[in-house]
Amino acid sequence: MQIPFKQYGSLLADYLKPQRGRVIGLAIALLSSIVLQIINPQILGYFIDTAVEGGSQQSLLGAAIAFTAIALLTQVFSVAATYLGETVAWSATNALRVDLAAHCLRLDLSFHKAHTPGELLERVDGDVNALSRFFSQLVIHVLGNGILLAGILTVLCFENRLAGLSLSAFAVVALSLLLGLRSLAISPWADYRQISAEFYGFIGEHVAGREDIRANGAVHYVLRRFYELLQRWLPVYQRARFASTVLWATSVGLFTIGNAIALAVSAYLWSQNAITLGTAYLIFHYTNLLAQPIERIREELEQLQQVEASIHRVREVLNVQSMLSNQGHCSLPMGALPVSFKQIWFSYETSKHQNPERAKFPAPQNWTLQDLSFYLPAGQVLGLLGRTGSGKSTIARLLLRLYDIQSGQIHLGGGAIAQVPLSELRQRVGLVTQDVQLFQATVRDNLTFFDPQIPDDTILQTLEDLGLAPWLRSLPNGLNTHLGSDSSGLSAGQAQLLALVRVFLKNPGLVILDEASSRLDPQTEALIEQAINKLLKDRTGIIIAHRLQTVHRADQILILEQGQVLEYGDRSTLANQPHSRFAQLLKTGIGVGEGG
Ligand SMILES: Nc1ncnc2c1ncn2[C@@H]1O[C@H](COP(=O)(O)OP(=O)(O)OP(=O)(O)O)[C@@H](O)[C@H]1O
Repeated sequence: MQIPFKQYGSLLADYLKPQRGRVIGLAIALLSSIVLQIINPQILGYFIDTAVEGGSQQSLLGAAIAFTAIALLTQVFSVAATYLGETVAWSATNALRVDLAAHCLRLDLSFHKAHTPGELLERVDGDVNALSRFFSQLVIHVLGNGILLAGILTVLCFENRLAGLSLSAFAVVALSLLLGLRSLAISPWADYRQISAEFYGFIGEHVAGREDIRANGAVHYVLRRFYELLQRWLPVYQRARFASTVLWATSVGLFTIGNAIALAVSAYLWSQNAITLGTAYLIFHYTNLLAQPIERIREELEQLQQVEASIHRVREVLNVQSMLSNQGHCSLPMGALPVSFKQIWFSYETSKHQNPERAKFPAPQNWTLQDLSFYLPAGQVLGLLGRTGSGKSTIARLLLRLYDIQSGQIHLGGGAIAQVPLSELRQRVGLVTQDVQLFQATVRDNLTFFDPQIPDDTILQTLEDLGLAPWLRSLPNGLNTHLGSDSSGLSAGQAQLLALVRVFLKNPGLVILDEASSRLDPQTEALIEQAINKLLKDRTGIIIAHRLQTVHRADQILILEQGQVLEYGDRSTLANQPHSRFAQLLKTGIGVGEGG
């Protein structure tokens, strides 16, 4: 996988530009510490030569003080570089993480269907984490260590040409060998990251479904798959570590050879009286110092391989475009919104046909809604009935534009739904599903969806209007009651109540209620009934009914079967037609989901 150079540049520019000052500070701190690392051995060399020649104590003391001061200053610059590097890395990765999370949230549901939550977690967190070094250090370290390497070799050439040339040759050979071997570790580490993504995907998916797993006795099956994954993971990790160890051992071996060359050259030159003892020390010291930039350059370039894979995956996600266009600029009228479905064809599956026009049309058996039409005037209520899987919830998803249709026209408030900006649409259409999503937060935040603009008075008034004030008083800390991860003891009915208040606070023009099929206690059920009546007043409503008694408030009835209209009409007219399906359902009193 080769990423064009431009992509690295644009990523760095996007995320480092806002912290220009810090990046410049980081570069200064790193370069200063490099220069000081080259200067300090010179002082030590001078100290040795002065001591051997029996120089004055004052010179020796001066050299010792200068050496200590420079060593201290080097540490100060190192600390500053580490601090700035970490700050730059965290700020840049956090900004990227936010962008990535916001992008994923904007994508349509088909994207989320294709990627497990754990996999997305690994993208948004794992891959972005891997990029932190890239932002803070990679470029500066490669450049900085390149300069350090060139500096050391230049100083060595000045000290003694033979030593300089032989160690330059050594540096070239060592660097090429280490860079050549670098590819050894690339593929094992790519395998490692792949299996780690799979592992977190597996964990995320199964933690979310833990209740079902336990209830259905699938714990052993899940644990077996868990162990299987771990069993696959270990050898992959061992291979990757082994490759890295081979690289490490090679570099240790190489630097031992480097030291041997330095010692041999120094010994030879000293025996020829060509250098002083101080210079011999300098050659040895600089050779040792060579190890650091060579190692760092190798490490950074190895890191670049992992970074490359992470950038590639992050880009892949960022390049996914939502299938839902959000170009519309038409506003919805205030008040209750009329709804019209005209010859709607919809499928969750889009075929992989090469021709984009034909790709829109899946195989006939895959249509979820087929040629569906109905018109619901503003302020009226539609009761939606049908067997499980007949397409009722799909209608709700289409009205919120979680998916787009393949053919037909959906109008809301008199205009095409696709022309309404998504944020406005989702503000004006309220949906209460059976599966109420609650957050680990206070009741207030759960009701307002963390919108601090909604004052407590409005919330309390809404609860009062809906007849829920006594319910609120029954909570230990009222609006400040904290709900835990498992909704902290809220019953299904109470969760439904919360969801109704949430929708009420949005003041939508269309309310869609996916009725809870679970049995509620009579008291909660009465509260919910009362809340629903208030919620539907002066609003258009669609009730996905699982029990026949709930459709008594509907003006129209639509019975779906396999995505097609089985029966549609005015509720009282249908109820009075003895042969209508609705009248038969009323007569037998069989639940909609069971009877059909
Ligand atoms: N995200 C999805 N991807 C693919 N197919 C889906 C998806 N959601 C639903 N379906 C399929 O579409 C069909 C209609 O589903 P839908 O949820 O609309 O039914 P429903 O009438 O609301 O059922 P229920 O009463 O059980 O909620 C079903 O066959 C279902 O398997």
